[in-house]
Amino acid sequence: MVFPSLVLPQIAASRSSVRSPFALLLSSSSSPSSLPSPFSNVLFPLRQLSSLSLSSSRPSSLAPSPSYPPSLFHRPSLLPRSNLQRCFQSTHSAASQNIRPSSSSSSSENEANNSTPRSKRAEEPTAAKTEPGPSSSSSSLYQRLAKLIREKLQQQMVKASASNSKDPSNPTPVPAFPDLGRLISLALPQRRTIVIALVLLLVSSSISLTIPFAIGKVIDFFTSGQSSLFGLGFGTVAALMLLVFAVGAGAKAGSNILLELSGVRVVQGIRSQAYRSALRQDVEMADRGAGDTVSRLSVDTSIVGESLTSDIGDGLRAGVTVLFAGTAMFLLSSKLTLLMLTVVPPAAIGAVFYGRYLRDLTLKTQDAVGAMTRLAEERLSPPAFRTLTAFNTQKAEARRFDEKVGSIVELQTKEAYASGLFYAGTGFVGNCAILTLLTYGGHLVSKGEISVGDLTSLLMYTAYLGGGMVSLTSFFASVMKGVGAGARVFELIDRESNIKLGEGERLASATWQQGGPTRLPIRFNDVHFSYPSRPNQKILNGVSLSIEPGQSYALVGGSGAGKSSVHSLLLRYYDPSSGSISLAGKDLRSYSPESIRKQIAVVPQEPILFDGTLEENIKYGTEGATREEVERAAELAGCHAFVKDLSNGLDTKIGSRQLSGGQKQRVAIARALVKRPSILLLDEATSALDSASELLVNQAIDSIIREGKITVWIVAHRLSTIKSASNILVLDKGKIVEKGSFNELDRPGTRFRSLMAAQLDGGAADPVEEEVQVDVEQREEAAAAEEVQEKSRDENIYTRRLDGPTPARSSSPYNSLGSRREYHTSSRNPLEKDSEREGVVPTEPTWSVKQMLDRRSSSPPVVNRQTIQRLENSSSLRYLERDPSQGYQELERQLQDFVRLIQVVRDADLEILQGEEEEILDSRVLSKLESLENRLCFDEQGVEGIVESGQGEEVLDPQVLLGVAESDGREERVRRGYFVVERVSST
Ligand SMILES: Nc1ncnc2c1ncn2[C@@H]1O[C@H](COP(=O)(O)OP(=O)(O)OP(=O)(O)O)[C@@H](O)[C@H]1O
Repeated sequence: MVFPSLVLPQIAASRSSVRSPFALLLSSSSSPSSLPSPFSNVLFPLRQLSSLSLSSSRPSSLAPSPSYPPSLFHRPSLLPRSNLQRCFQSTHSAASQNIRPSSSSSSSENEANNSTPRSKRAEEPTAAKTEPGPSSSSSSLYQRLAKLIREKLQQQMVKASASNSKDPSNPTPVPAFPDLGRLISLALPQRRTIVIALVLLLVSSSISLTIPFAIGKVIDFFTSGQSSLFGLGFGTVAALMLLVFAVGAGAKAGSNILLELSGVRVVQGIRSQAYRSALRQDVEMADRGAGDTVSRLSVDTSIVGESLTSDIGDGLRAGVTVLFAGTAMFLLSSKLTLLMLTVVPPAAIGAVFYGRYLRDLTLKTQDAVGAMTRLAEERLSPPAFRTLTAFNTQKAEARRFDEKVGSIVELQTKEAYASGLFYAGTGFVGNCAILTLLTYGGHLVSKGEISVGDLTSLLMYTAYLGGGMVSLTSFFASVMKGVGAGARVFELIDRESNIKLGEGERLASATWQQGGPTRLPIRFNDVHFSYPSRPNQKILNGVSLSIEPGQSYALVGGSGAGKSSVHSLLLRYYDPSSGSISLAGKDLRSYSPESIRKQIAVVPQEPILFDGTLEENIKYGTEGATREEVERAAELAGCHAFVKDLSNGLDTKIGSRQLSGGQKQRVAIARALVKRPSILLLDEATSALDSASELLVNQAIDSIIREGKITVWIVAHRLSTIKSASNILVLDKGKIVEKGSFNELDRPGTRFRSLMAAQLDGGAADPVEEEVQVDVEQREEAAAAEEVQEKSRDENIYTRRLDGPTPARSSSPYNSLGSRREYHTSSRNPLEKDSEREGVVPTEPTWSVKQMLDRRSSSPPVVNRQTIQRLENSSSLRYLERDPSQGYQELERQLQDFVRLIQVVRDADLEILQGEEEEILDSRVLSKLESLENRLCFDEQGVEGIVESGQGEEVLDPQVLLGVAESDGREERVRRGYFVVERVSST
């Protein structure tokens, strides 16, 4: 049976009737292969009903079944949309918290947290609306359906809320089942547009519903040989019909456009409300992962928006169609209408079983597609992709992916068979019914009880009715989806943060313009803390400490000891479980979180950069900073070394992954410095930096510390960073177990020393405390014995180093028991002669650069040969002494750095400073040359006496590298153990 194509756009078209290729792909398995039959449209709603009404713990059954019968009338948009959403949602959900936010999952899992009484309360008003009315059997059917759906939702909510309540770590407030009033209120800002759209929709629907009637009359006009139609000539009637159709098309276009636009605006409004709410939340929510929130912001908001606009339009259109078409059918021929309805029950039974089977298959397919997408997402993420490339696991990964794809194909094959058979069956039954209808209808026509035109109209209205019922079913499912998604969105919008922004007293702040940062003493008073997500794991177990303003502190402890957590508490990311933290004498909780955070700058372990320019990233959170301030902060943080290589300098666009770890850390440090905070928290801020950059950054930190204005609180593992702090706090087993200066703690038996030993040994496990405490005397004896051995070994090493390649040796400055090996230079050591002990610098070159580089020939070259040659021709390392507090490995590292610096100096043809003793004493001054423009900083450092290179003068005077120390009021020159380079005359 072929219907005039004129009918199609009027019925099948809808706002989203264009199927994207992806949508087609997704729904391809459910595309029927049987011939179109209008009859199947009549059956289809029943099939949907069956799939909906059959109870299942999987609420996705609420979504329209993805397999639509082949029909002239079916609305293709429904299928792909729902499938797409479900695929997307299942991916999202699984990626986040194993919540399945699929259409129905939004109703299920969101409501996952719902409490029964609230659900029931919410149910009442809606249930009243959906109570079957006595007048309309079809509406009663759908009302029952809606009720069933609602009951399913409630069951899911109760079930999920019960399971949720077992999880004490999830303190998310239980979302309310939103009342429809609140849901509708979201569309209120767009009410004018929506009302106009609905009026236009009614106009277009009414026009389209007159088409079968008009076509019937036209057929009668031609078959009966009448001379006029409705008292008018055919030409006039045709012209009028054309006009009416044009009006209908215009109204339809208008309603579609307006509904679409209002939908977009409603979604935008909800999204922005929900996003604002998400930003107001505490860190605890972010700890649970962004997946669920993102899913609410993206999927759920669009479902809600769609339900409130397009779906309501579709529902209205479908309701009018069913009512009008049903009435018209009975008016045209009640006998034929009843005959059509006799075929419905057997087909409905088949539909019930098919619907149930298909629903299960669809859910499994969704899961499988979700799993496949998750795998692809995970493996193709940049860090994962690098790992798989590095490990050459492409083939294994491809096989893993194929397995996932295979399981989808398996399910879709079953679905293909099932739908093929089902549609063949329903098509056959439908065609038989049509044959019967035509036979009986023809009989009635021959008897003159009904005209050919009326029979045609009746068949067309039948199709309309089928299409309308499909849409109505989808409409109710969509509304329920919208209600479920609404619950999730409202839950996000209504969520109250445990640490509320804007609540509390403002922490008074003196600005820097007024002479410096606010002085804010910090006190931790018996602070106990567990993360809300792991309440049974004690992180802090009675921490008491005092942080004085303007002082510097290093918080050290083993990995996972809770150092970062201490900073998190100070930033009020969380509140202590018990005890208190006070700032400037008042409980932290009495201040508004923003005002506390305004005073604190933090450099986290893993700095995050945002899409934007470097300057924007540095100014992030300090938008008022001037370009000069940004440049100064960048310089202090050592950013210049890499910024100068970028084509647009600070204006270069960077993404979150376009800088190296060390560069990111420097930008984060600059970001903290530009904020001009009262308290600077550095959490492993230099861990990703190379030694030269680390020196540079440490120097910046040192100068901040020396200024004594900002409180600097460092969390670090590296000794070099820890040493810059004047106070060290050792955190162990949730408590501060030691505090003091470096010199006070750097003694045998301290936890501090054992921690440093472990780290200098290259990450070996911390020696247990007991081990450290046990028999110190015995251990010191062992250490002394080892020291003697070490000394003689070192002497040999020194000798050998000067003559040839380096022998293998232990780089650890600690003995096996964790005590420091104290290195004492021997008289046999050519680097230390008796005269040197008295502060006299040796006059003979002792170690050439070439020797040193050759010695490390197995390492990647640090300078190119040409440079070495140049360097070698002009200089030799004259004297080298290790820093007693550091091991030989450190010495070698410094040496390497130094060579690199010299190279830079040479390559850049920089002017080499002779400088004041105090400045040049520290080899870190030299390291500046690497990153600073020629002469850039020298004036600011107050360095004088620049000596031009290449003029046969000493590059660095060995004398300059002596330190000046005060001893008994006398000024003494002491050797500080840095490098001396003597310029060998090149002239
Ligand atoms: N957001 C969180 N939720 C739950 N537990 C956490 C969270 N962050 C950290 N933890 C746990 O708290 C403990 C302390 O972590 P923290 O990051 O404070 O340690 P740390 O001393 O800074 O370690 P590291 O030196 O390795 O950075 C660890 O056991 C960690 O697993």
